[in-house]
Amino acid sequence: MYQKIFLQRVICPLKFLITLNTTIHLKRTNVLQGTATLLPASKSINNRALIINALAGSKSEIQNMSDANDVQLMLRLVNSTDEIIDVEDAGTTMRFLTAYFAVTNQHKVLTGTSRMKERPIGILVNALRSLGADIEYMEKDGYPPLKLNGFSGQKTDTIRIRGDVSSQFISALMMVAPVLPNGLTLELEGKIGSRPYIEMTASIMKHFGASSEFISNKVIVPHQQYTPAPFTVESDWSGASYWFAFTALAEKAEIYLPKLSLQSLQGDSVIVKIMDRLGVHAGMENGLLKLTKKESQKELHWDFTHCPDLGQTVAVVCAAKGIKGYFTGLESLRIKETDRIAALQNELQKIGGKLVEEDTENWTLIPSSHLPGQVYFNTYKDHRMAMAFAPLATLMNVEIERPEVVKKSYPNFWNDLKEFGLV
Ligand SMILES: O=C(O)C1=C[C@@H](OP(=O)(O)O)[C@@H](O)[C@H](O)C1
Ligand SMILES: C=C(OP(=O)(O)O)C(=O)O
Repeated sequence: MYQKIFLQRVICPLKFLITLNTTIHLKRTNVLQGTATLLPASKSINNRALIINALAGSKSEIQNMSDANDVQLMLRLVNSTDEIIDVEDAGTTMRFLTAYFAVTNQHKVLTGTSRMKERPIGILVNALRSLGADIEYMEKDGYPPLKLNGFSGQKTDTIRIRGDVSSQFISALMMVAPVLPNGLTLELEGKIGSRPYIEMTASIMKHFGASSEFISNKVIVPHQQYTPAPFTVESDWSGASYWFAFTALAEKAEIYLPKLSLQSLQGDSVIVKIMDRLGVHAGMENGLLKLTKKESQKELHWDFTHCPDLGQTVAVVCAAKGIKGYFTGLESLRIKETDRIAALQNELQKIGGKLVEEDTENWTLIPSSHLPGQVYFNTYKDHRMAMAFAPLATLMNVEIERPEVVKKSYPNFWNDLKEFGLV
């Protein structure tokens, strides 16, 4: 299957490895029944567990590890003795490893893809510098690649940090805080985005014996020892969101998802509430999450501040289902794997939908009034563009550019689709 979809690596006489781009065709299928057996574990949870495990002496057994590239990178890089650390396009891996290597006094160069070099990291670097890390920008100030030249001892125990650019900076600092001799208090300034990810960090730290307090705008982490503990990673709710979208758009659906809990550490489990309004009923049955269809609303008002990774999934469902959307909290989408606002605007237009930026904080989603029979979607090197537009194959013939992008978080996405007859 993998062979068929991804145009393959060809070794040319000069021994260069060339990867050719290709597309995947999805067969229009409007009745879906089956189980997405290959839904991976959460990359967010997994990457936190790997960093904390490394800080606790790498003695814990982590069960149900994700096969996502972002996690496989973290697994390989966290204990790497190489000087050059290439995180590719993995944001959490970049931000968490920067704090980890800086505070553990490791001399490293951290780099990534061309897009990674456009994703800001200055707020984290400033915080680490004020803590005592020597960090240089190798190309552009505020962005990777970074050169880490060691840690000269803790200089402060309180840092003021903006909360509205990326919560990953806050999580990165929280996880290293227990090993700092004086612990660390973070005073969060301005709006706090992606808050459930900060809470997830605190909760996984707690699992490994490190307490913290998150009161109003302060995160307080005392100096303490992490203790090794077995840990099991739950399935990925962000990945599950695409199955909710398939259900919402199909004519008939009965889809089962494994290893998900409705009481999850993952903020993206809020997809249950959102999709309840867009026509999906979700309930547990024999340990699996079962998705079936129900009536949907005509409009959706939603604030994505705390679940930015669901923005694309929901926008596509609304556009295709004739549901008008009034959205806030999409600002951070501009600095993710691609500018997701621009990417959505381009691709939604192909099915007759529009994402209108009313002002800096408000977006209106104008749904399509007439869906085309066949569409080719571009993916902008963004796994979520590929996965968010795939559910349209319930309504039209879909072709998706560079399907291999899904490997970042859900490498077997197309294999799971095959089980439903879509590939
Ligand atoms: O901490 C995490 O695991 C993540 C936090 C979010 O990023 P921001 O905090 O930058 O919004 C989210 O978009 C990303 O996919 C994973
Ligand atoms: C934004 C994402 O990832 P990251 O920031 O970790 O690259 C994502 O998975 O949607």
